[in-house]
Amino acid sequence: MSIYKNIKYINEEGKLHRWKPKTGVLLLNIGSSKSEKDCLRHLTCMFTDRDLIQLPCQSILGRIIALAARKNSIRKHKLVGGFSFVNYWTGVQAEMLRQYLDYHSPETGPHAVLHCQRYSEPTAEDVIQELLKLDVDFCVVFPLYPQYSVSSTLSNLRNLDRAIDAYDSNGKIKWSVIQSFNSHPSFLKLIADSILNTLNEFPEDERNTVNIIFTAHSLPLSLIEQGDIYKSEIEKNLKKVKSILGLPNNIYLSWQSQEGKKWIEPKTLDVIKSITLMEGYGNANILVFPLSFVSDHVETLYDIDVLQNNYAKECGVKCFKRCESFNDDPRFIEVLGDIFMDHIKILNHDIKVTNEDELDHFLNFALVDNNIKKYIDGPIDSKKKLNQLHSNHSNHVFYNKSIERVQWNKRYKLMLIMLFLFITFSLFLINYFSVLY
Ligand SMILES: C=CC1=C(C)c2cc3[nH]c(cc4nc(cc5[nH]c(cc1n2)c(C)c5CCC(=O)O)C(CCC(=O)O)=C4C)c(C)c3C=C
Ligand SMILES: [Fe+2]
Repeated sequence: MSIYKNIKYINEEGKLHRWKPKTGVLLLNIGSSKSEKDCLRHLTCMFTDRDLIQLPCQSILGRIIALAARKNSIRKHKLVGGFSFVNYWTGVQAEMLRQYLDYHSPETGPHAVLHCQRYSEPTAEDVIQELLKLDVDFCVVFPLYPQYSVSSTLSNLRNLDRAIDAYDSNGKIKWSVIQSFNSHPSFLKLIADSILNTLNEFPEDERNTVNIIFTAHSLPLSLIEQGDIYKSEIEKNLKKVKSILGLPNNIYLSWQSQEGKKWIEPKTLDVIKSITLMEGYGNANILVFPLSFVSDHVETLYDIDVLQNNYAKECGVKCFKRCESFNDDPRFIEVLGDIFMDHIKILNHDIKVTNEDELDHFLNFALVDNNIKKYIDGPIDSKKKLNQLHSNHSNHVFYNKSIERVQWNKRYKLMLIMLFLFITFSLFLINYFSVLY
């Protein structure tokens, strides 16, 4: 399938015309709350989303947890100077990417580059209507989560799928999905450059001994046990960056923002502490790189710049620095452009992948597809992708069906317990009243 080979046709007046599809690019992200007032709505959306977290009696408990978390969230946002960070930066990135692609990829242009936020605005519904208004025929979905997770990428994709069903049930727009991009060579190089730049801010004679911490958003262990590939994508991402860097420094992987007890560890705060215990008060230098984010928001501006930074000072870290988020860095926009263009090349069969090593370069960000439904059961297995790249028909078997099954097993168990309690209570009442009368 070569979607951008111009189709020629002769119109009613006998003139030769060329037709090519109008291309859309849809950046997906989590979305921040827009104001103090919006915080509760935002947190409620999050805690009632079963793809993000699974709670018993979710619609009730989720709302209670959101209510409890509201005050702290407002406090954090006020401390970092405002709201809407994710929405703002994704909007900027979308506009910059549009300009970049229109210039560097005229054969797929002009491009409509929009963004849609999972728990905020613009919503998936807004965006589908906008894409239809713009007459987009083909749209590349580009989740701005470098590593795939059910709780982030899949939650966004399922949300988008529901909006497509509601507003484009005739399937005017054809879709293609960039599953994740942590293994893309341009992205890996950008991370390595960013680390080297920040490392250069340390005194020359101390650079080799700076401790480098890669911090990623943590996830409930239960999701990993059910098959979420997020942790392994983070580890793979880090391994590749490490090999590009080839530095003698101590490198750590740690996890931040645990929302519960059984989440991936070690916690970033604990790693900071243990480094200072090893190196002694006043001796350790630390450089932090946020691995799972591509722009600033409370996770970087509060959790790293305030919480981790203050804790590092308390523990006696000599110098604590964070690599700047990519935000509107033109080099990051170039990386997004590269990923998009490689995706199109694969789609047009301009890149031939012959072995698994090569495949690894293209893994996850360039799946030949035109239907978002194929993704809503979970990530598509890389081995299947290799076959898929060499065949024109797409018969996908889904990797993560099991996640759905485990979720349903849990639901059935809960329903059975409630049924049992209901029957026991009814029997007790019947018995009680039959004794009375
Ligand atoms: C409740 C469970 C959560 C899971 C699972 C989770 C996974 C996850 N999150 C991100 C990225 C971000 N999360 C952000 C904020 C945030 N995350 C949770 C909960 C879970 N995240 C909450 C309750 C909050 C809100 C915090 C607050 O407002 O106080 C953000 C920042 C958004 C912002 O408002 O600025 C990001 C980004 C990833 C990548 C991920 C799984 C891989
Ligand atoms: Fe989160």
